[in-house]
Amino acid sequence: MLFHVRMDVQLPPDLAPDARASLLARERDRALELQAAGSWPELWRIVGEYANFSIFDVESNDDLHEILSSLPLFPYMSIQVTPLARHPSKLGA
Ligand SMILES: O=C(O)CC1=CCC(=O)O1
Repeated sequence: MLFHVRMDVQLPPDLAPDARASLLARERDRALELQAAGSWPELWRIVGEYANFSIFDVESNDDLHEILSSLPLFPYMSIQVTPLARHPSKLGA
């Protein structure tokens, strides 16, 4: 199942620099792990925003929720999920 996900990051302004660096490093490691596993095939920065558009390829809604809530940045993100279906006019569909 494919999902389009928008993540908007809002870090606490008073987060200590060390804690911020550690949090972002853990988020990056988890993102790389999920990309390598094929669960997170697309990750794009939204120009001019601390936000991304992502595509997740997972087995179920529950799997997506588990993945998203496992992200170290999860407590600091607003997340919007849109389930995707194949479009009949897509070349090769
Ligand atoms: O920077 C972001 O948009 C949040 C994020 C997702 C994966 C990652 O490494 O950072």
